[in-house]
This record gives sequence, C-alpha cells and structure tokens, in this order.
Amino acid sequence: MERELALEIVRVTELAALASAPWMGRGDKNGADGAATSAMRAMFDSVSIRGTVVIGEGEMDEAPMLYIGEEVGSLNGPEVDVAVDPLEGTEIVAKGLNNALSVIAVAGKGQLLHAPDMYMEKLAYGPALVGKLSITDPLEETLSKAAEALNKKVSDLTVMILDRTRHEANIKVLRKVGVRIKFLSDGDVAGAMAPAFPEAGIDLYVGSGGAPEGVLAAAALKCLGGELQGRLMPADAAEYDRCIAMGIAEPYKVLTMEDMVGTEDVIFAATGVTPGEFLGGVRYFPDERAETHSIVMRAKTKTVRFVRSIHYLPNKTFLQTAR
Ligand SMILES: O=P(O)(O)OC[C@H]1O[C@](O)(COP(=O)(O)O)[C@@H](O)[C@@H]1O
Repeated sequence: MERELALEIVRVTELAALASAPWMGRGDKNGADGAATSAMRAMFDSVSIRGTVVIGEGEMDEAPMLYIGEEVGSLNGPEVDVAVDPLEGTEIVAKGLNNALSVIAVAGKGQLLHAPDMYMEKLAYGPALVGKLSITDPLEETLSKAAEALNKKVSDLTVMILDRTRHEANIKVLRKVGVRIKFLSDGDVAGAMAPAFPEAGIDLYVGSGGAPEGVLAAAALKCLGGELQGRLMPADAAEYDRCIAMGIAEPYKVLTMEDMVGTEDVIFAATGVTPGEFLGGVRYFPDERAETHSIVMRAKTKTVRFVRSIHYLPNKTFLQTAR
C-alpha cells in the first residue's frame, strides 16, 4: 500500500477527531462517539480502497455504521481489511481527560485478526525490548528482564496500566518491586503505543483491555518497531464459543504480532482528540480554525510521520451539519 493511501487515511482520522472534539467534557460519551463515527464513515467514501471492516463499531444489527463486515472505501483501490475506532476513549472525551484518539489500521485482505469483543491480557513495549520478554512469565520476572535489557534499575522503570479493580494483583506486584506506575483512566491503544515513544517516558504497558484495541495497538507497534503480546480472556463459555466461531481455534493461546497483524503491508493512523502521551489534542484558534495532531505510518517503510494540520472549519461541510 502506498504513501498516498496513508495520507488519505489520516484525513479520515482528522475529521473524526474534529467531529468529536466539541463534545469534550459534556458527559455524553455516546454523543461524542456518534459524531466521530458518522464523520469517519462519511470520509471513507473518498478513500481509494475496497475495504471490509474487520474491527468496527459492532455487529451489523447493533451498529448502523462501520459495523463488522461493512464495505468501505471508494471501491477502486486495493482489497484490504480495515480496523477502526472512530473514538478510542469515549469516556475520556465525556470527562475531558487525556489520551482519546481517532484510529484506523488498514492491512492486506485477511491479515488482521478478527478480535472478538472481550478482554485481552496485553504486554507491550518498544523496540529495545523486542524478543526479550514473554507474557507467560510472572510479572515480577518480566519487570526484572525489562530492567536488565534497558540497563535500568527496576525502580527506575515506568509501567502503564489501566486503573481498574481487576488489576489489583498486578498493581500489588508493581508496588512491591517498586516501579513507577502511570495509571490510565481509559484509552489503552495510546497506552500500549506509549512505550515506543522515548519521550513518553513509559517502559512497559501491562494489564487487560479490549481485544479489538489490542489489534489496533499491535498494528501501530508493527510500524513503530515495538511489540504487543496478547492473550484473549473469554469470561465465560459463551465468550469462549464466540472465539471458536470467529475462527480462533485456541482461545487461550498467546497471540503474537504475526497472529494479530500478519503482514508488513499495514498502515496505521491516529489523530489526538484530547492531549495524550505522544499526540496533542484538538485545539481551537480564532477565525474558525482548529489544529489537529496525528501520526501516520507504514510498517513496510517504517516511516513515522507526525502531521500537524490547521483546518479552516467553515470548509468542512460535513462538520457544519454535524455540530
Ligand atoms: O473500561 P474497561 O472495561 O476496562 O475496558 C477497557 C477498554 O476501554 C477503553 O479504555 C475505552 O474504550 P471505549 O472507547 O470503547 O470507551 C479501551 O481503551 C480499553 O481497551
């Protein structure tokens, strides 16, 4: 997939971010999500792909737009799998917190794991730790291996984790060994990507979050030279059966990068809605202008582009009707 396509895709995340940004702090996560989703869906019509949504807003009967299986794109480009999260961090925007993103990953057909909507245990890190860690190790051992590989004291590691009661046991271990902890309120795509940005100051991402978000973060880390290891966590027999029905024959097996993103032919784009670890949020200027910060990258070339755009809002016809 070509560079031009990457630029077409980042225009889609930009518009979705611009559509949801006005909802910041309004306490309405569905309103924010709906605005991002309709903007993203409308923009897809101009993207030169024959895409099928494999990670989206839900099943056809529960999501009117960007549902799993929906065909998107102008239908005159390459045949691709599309993973979207128009607003990753709905609650973040509702509460005006950090790390909300609008996200898209595009890969060759059949190359993205069709992740069921359930939790996934995750271990994510940047290039310096690739090949050095295993999600099957006890957390304490992972921390000491990471410290050794990074040539740091364990107490100098910074570990990111979602602030959830289900992480009580992990947090106990993190505190016992004495690492610094950065808690996330929500938004673990940004959380899992953060260790790949040295300026973010995060060494490791651990804990469980959504499985679809895991695949999106894996696509990003493939472009950034980092890694995410995952393990699905079916909560009951119904979720286990759902994995089987979706073609995941061994639901408890460790999912490698290759299992989640089976190609170098992947494009990842994200635009910040609220400020985060590596992207600024949408900011409004006088004269009806707004600024967005995005990242867009291709695994094949490993080029990482940070795109700062100033938009003249009256020209965004779609936004005028949506606001
Ligand atoms: O809030 P939970 O149940 O712990 O789920 C964690 C998941 O929710 C999020 O924090 C936010 O997801 P939404 O954008 O769908 O609200 C994800 O980043 C994360 O993977």
